[in-house]
Amino acid sequence: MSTNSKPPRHFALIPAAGVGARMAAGTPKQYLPLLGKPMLRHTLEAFLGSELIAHTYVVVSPDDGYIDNVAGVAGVTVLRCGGPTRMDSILNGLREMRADIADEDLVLVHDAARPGLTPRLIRALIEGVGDHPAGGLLALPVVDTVKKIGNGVVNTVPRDGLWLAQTPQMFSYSLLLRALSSAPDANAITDDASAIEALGMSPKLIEGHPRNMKVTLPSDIRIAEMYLADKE
Ligand SMILES: Nc1ccn([C@@H]2O[C@H](COP(=O)(O)OP(=O)(O)OP(=O)(O)O)[C@@H](O)[C@H]2O)c(=O)n1
Ligand SMILES: C[C@](O)(CO)[C@H](O)COP(=O)(O)O
Repeated sequence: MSTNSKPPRHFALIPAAGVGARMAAGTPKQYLPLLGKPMLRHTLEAFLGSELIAHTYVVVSPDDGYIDNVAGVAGVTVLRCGGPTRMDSILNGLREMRADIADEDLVLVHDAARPGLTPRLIRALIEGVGDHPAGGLLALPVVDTVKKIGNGVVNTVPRDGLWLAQTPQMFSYSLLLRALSSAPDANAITDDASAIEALGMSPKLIEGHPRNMKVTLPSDIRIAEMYLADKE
């Protein structure tokens, strides 16, 4: 809840300081071309195309040699404070944003590696979460049968109520900073919502879309391009 008469603003924070080890492309995957345009550029354009987003911050590694050819546009600030893990990069970015953002403003953390995001999905998250104090995230319900692996199948995991987390994951600036700063082992958590849950809070799940997939493996490239060619 805003502490003043103005409604909270919405900011995007894009962690883009990974190396893309699973992609094994030689170039950090966020800079690989999709339909002739760097992956990160597609991601940035989703936020630049949303009138709900006040400003976008992108976190890159201090020695990133690619970003200047991708992000030099109004509405985007590059933060060269990437860390050894995704969580470190996000926490470093939040600390760099401190001077520009109010505690009650909302931060949408979104993977650079999810280029299929659209302004419609951004609006769905913002409107779906509303002023829920624990924030929320885009996600998709599991539609396949889930197996736990050991030496072969250990058991079938009941899939009712199982969802696959996507991003953006949206929380108030103060809550997200507190949650990540106090996470017992920030590097053991793989998404921001986990840190909020560790505080005993329950973020909302808002249905996303398969096009908002995370580009992780080489086989993901063509699928991502198919979705990008299919403008919503
Ligand atoms: N130290 C890190 C690690 C990851 N990321 C970002 O977090 C997002 C999701 O991470 P992931 O898909 O795992 O990317 P990578 O870590 O680059 O991939 P890999 O695990 O295969 O190396 C990506 O946009 C990535 O750039 C980051 O900002 N800082
Ligand atoms: C944050 C995330 O995209 C939610 O599914 C996912 O946890 C990122 O995992 P990664 O191993 O850092 O790609």
